[in-house]
Amino acid sequence: MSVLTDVATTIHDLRREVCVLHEQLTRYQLVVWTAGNVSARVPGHALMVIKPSGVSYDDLTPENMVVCDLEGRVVDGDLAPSSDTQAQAYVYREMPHVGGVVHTHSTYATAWAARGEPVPCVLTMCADEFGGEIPVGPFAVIGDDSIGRGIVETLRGSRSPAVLMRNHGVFSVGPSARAAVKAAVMAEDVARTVHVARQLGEPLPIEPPVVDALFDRYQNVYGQAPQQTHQTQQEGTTP
Ligand SMILES: O=C(CO)[C@@H](O)[C@@H](O)COP(=O)(O)O
Repeated sequence: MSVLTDVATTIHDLRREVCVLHEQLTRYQLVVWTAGNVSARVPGHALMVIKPSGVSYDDLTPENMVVCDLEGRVVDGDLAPSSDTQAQAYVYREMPHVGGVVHTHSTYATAWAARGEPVPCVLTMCADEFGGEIPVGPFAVIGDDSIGRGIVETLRGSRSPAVLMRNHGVFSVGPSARAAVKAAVMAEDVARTVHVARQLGEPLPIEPPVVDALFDRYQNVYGQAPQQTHQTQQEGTTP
């Protein structure tokens, strides 16, 4: 298979994957109207596949996904790419292990972002998926790579695959677009549960060594196969 045929096949498959993954954002009620997006890196190429801006999730198709280079320029597609293309392209440029990025304004996680408060690690599921608190990134205005810079600066110092961008919403990453969607789903669930707990009293912390053990088990033992995750990819370690 020629390189051109190979990348064409990869892009065809990613168009379908990215399109279908948007159904998870509505399924788990992480978005309203068109206020969220999913992208995937084209492995081995300075390219990404991302949702078209402002298009209803019901109208998304593999064919209307937009292919951009990692400067955010459209390479293939008839529609304008997501508003977050620059931000996500920056993440792909600066974090080579990231294969997928998701953005939502999911209610509970965004409420923590509005307060600029990280979600504390007081649940085993938070330790499992985030390896500690869900951190807050700086306030940044959409349109250039400011948001991307804030995402990278924050995630580089954390095991978390999700960041709460202050006054804005959730950005999550993963070795694949599906993993990034999972992180967004889990971030909202943890944010909601901790919010509820705090209405009834002060949640109890989990000791750091226990957080480490829970994170290691979940990332390397849970499920059916060792997982390449945001953390293991950052460390270049393999389970
Ligand atoms: O957060 C924002 C705007 O503040 C955008 O990411 C959101 O509305 C989704 O925009 P797109 O439809 O992906 O361009």
